[in-house]
Amino acid sequence: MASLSLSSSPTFLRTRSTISSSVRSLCGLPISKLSFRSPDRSPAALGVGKADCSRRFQLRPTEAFSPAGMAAAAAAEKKVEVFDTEENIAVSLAKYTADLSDKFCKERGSFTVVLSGGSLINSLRKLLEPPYKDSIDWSKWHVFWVDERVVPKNHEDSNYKLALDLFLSKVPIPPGNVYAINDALSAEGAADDYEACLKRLVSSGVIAKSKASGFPKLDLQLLGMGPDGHIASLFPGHPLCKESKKWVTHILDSPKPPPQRITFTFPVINSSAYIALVVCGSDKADAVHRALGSGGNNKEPLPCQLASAEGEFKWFLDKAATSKL
Ligand SMILES: O=C1O[C@H](COP(=O)(O)O)[C@@H](O)[C@H](O)[C@H]1O
Repeated sequence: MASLSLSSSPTFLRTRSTISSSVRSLCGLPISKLSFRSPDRSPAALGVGKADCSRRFQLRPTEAFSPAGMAAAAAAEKKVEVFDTEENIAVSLAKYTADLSDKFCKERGSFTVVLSGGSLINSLRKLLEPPYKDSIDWSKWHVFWVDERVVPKNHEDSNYKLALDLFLSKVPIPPGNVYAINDALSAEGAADDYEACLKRLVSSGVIAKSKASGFPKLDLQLLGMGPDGHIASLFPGHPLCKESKKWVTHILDSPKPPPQRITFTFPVINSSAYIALVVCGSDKADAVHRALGSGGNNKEPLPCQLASAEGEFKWFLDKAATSKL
């Protein structure tokens, strides 16, 4: 098995994949020198829980949440895994999530999981099947949203409703451990209320606190990415990408409808222990090319490029999403 670790570029992994023969290089390296690993890798093999932070960029606190600082940190410690199909992603994502659930339930007595909306939720479906459905300690899960549309909880646009219908209603997570927004409030009020909720849970020890940043350190954030490279409700070029103090903020002019949303800020996203960024489909190939290939030269980093994790940040890509690499 060829293997390569990079300090300032993503580590590329490939699983039963046939990356297009037209791909000559990824992050400037010949494809033959990239890391190829078997599809079914254990946390131990992944180094889960043993993140090598020494290879991360060291930034002074004032630099850490500037866009340049975030881009540098975000480039520092990335893994990229390419799968033939979204079905294979769903299988791998279930194992990745279940392994981290075991680890954090043992270590901390709880597992704090952040969901996004959109296509990510459907990619969690294998967690509802054996062996995971009966082996995961769902009673220790605490579920949050990285972003939410400010609509009633039973509205078709609600990220909560999507997760409830496809996932949460099918597993025995205690209802009190599912932290939906207060949909009776304005966008600003809902963001403040959600931030207050996170603060209470940090004080009570349910959510860990990052020693490095002082922001909450969620155990696993399961994120998606839009075709424009947005993650959460942090859109390219939007001033909210520069928010450095708030934990949760609101947006009234989201370029993707509905316009009113709340979102975690980058300091909260980037303080998490693990991030899985799941990206499928050819409509996302341009943003992937820009984030991971040569398409980003001399361009402002996309929100997906500003994201990082304190432990491990891993891209789960299907072949279609890498078609422009
Ligand atoms: O609006 C949103 O879009 C993104 C991406 O969604 P996808 O369907 O293209 O995967 C999602 O991650 C975010 O949570 C959501 O509010």
